[in-house]
Amino acid sequence: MTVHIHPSVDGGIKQGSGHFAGGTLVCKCSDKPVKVGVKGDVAHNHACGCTKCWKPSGATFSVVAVVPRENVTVLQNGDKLRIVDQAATIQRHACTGCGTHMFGRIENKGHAFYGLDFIHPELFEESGSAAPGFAAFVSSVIESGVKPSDMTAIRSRLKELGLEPYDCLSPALMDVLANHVATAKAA
Ligand SMILES: N[C@@H](CCC(=O)N[C@@H](CSCO)C(=O)NCC(=O)O)C(=O)O
Ligand SMILES: [Zn+2]
Ligand SMILES: [Zn+2]
Repeated sequence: MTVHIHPSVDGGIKQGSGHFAGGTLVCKCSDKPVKVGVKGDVAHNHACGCTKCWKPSGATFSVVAVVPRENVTVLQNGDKLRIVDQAATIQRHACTGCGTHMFGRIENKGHAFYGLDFIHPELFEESGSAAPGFAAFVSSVIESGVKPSDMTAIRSRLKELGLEPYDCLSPALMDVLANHVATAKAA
């Protein structure tokens, strides 16, 4: 079976330049595309198998990373953006023309990841942003219709690409979440 993860990684992971200064995210609309400016490089870039993150057509995983929210600015055609789910932890601002998620923002100030916006680096006009380093919510692809019997091949392919598969976030990020809870309890 041919395993397709995401078009930006299926041919192998392209490493970042290490000095990406930022760029412009552009949606898929041919007319009046939404443009979002991002200052600086992305962090914690990963493949995500969850049902909520935006995936390009045909992809099994999304590729999603974080940037400081103050580094994100809507540049053009922001009137086309709508929040997909107001109740979600990550409020994803999507283009109503093409469905592309342009950035996801956490508004809950008590959340461990408050201050970070989620973006899809493949939408950058520019190349060189930091490459994905792991795969998160891998088992969740079953919720999108992947057969459980395909999971061994999917996990093998992720490992072959150097994207260690986890069924939640990476250990480093899970530690951040757990420490946030512990700190809140101690306060
Ligand atoms: N099985 C669920 C998991 C959804 C989920 O918890 N997604 C994570 C990761 S998104 C980026 O890594 C999350 O933090 N979600 C919060 C939110 O989406 O608001 C599913 O697949 O739907
Ligand atoms: Zn669009
Ligand atoms: Zn996700």
